[in-house]
Amino acid sequence: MTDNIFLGFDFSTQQVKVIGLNENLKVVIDENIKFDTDLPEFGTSGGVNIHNDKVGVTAPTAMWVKALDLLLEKMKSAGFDFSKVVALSGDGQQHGSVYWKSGAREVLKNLQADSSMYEQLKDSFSVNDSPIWMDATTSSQIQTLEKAVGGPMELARLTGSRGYERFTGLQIMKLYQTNKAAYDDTERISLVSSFAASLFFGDYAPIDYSDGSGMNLLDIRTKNWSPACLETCGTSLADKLGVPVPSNTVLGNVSSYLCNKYGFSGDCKVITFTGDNPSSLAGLAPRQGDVIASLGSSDTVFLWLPEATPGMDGHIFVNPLDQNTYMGLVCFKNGSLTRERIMQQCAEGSWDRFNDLLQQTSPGNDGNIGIYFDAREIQPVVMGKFRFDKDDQQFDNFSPAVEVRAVLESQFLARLMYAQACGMKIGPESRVIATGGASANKAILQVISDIFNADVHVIDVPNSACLGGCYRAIYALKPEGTDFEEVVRNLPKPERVCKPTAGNRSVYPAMLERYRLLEGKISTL
Ligand SMILES: Nc1ncnc2c1ncn2[C@@H]1O[C@H](COP(=O)(O)OP(=O)(O)O)[C@@H](O)[C@H]1O
Ligand SMILES: O=C(CO)[C@@H](O)[C@H](O)COP(=O)(O)O
Repeated sequence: MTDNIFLGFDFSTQQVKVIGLNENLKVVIDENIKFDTDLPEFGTSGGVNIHNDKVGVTAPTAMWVKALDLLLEKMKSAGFDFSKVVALSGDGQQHGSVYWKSGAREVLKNLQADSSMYEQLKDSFSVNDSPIWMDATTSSQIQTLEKAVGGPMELARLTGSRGYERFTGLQIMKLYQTNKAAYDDTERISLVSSFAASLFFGDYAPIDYSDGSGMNLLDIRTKNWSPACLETCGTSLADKLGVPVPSNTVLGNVSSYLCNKYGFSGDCKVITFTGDNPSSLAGLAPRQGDVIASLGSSDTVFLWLPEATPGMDGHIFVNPLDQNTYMGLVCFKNGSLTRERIMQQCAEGSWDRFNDLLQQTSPGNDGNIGIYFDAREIQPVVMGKFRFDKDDQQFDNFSPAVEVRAVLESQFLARLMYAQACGMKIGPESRVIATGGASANKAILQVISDIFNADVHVIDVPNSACLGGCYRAIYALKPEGTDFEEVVRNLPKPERVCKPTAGNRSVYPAMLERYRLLEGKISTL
């Protein structure tokens, strides 16, 4: 046994995190930098800047660079020995885009160890604020792209999703249409994932098939950019995007900058980064039939699919572990941040108090249903707060205890309803595996268990996206043909933390039908 270490980095919405594993898959380092509190000079809230129109959402690109500088410094101060790292990989929040300006590649390739990456790269972007997955400003571009390829269903068949406002191709089209000078001054467009990989590789890293599936640009069957989509979104776009690659591609050695500044070994390999949800799939190593509920800034529900069956709801991405299979995913914008807002307003800023309030009401909430879309939701495309009593009468306010249960019940009824609409089957053998920040809260997981009528499991490290980066780094160095299962075979199995409460089985099927009707009603208000 050697003391080799594998690192997984997660550039998610609210923070940059790292986990390091030794060859026994034991955690040897776990650190993070939170954008709002560790980098207050960028003025973010929840890691992002919401524009005055409430639908434009961006993050300062250079903030992500500075966060990585701080994280590496923090690891160094903790005495971390970078020379033991044999390979690293990671992920980024999906769909966000980075625009490197002409000449940036030379700067990236020639970073000097006597200064930080932030100081050297802060002026390297043709667009300083990256549009991210919460942005909802591209509805006209959706129409243009869907029309160009023969309609929404044809776009879904080709790229795995009909047009969605946050998808990168539409964001690129908007830049092309509204700021052609910046578009023309862009020599490379990265996803957050390939941008993060570039910082380690010291050169432009390619986009991987899995995260590339979240752009409305990649043909998910041929794994090449769709010429029709590229032509519609901008000029010379293939050159600006580079050639997409399999998610387990070994890019090469870590940059000489990182070797000189932090003592990484010159042989340390950088493995292609992917999206945070695909990376979580790798980190949880689910079995056939498992449904994953990721409760980070967004709530997502996803699973491994043997075949691509794109439809009008949800997304199909190429599987990051096996490019011949797929993953199905549905994403909700009003997840943790909406729960957190209600926790602040109703429960004095304490999750324990939030959980106490939850216990003061019963499943079904006496017929009260509250639907909270603080930000314009992805499905349905609605913004606002809607409260109904058992007779479907609308109210302006609920008591704190009713409000707490209402947000959880409506959120997870919606997760179930849309997951089922895009073909996810929850059977008696199904396990829900929960991950992300809110998976630490067992009271929330019990509501999921009751609504999904399935056992809920967790793994002992809530950050499955980072773990996925570590496992993918290990996997990429194995001989070709090795099964991913070999990497994760000896891991402890996810632990069951909740099972459906017997008496609640009759409550939620009826409530789901009422939720469906009320959601339809508010969509037409
Ligand atoms: N005990 C808890 N109960 C409910 N939610 C929690 C709890 N602890 C953290 N969270 C939520 O987790 C979210 C962050 O999750 P995380 O997976 O780290 O996000 P991201 O990866 O998007 O940056 C926070 O916004 C917070 O609301
Ligand atoms: O848009 C999506 C998935 O399609 C989001 O899930 C983002 O990938 C952000 O992830 P988190 O920061 O919430 O993990």
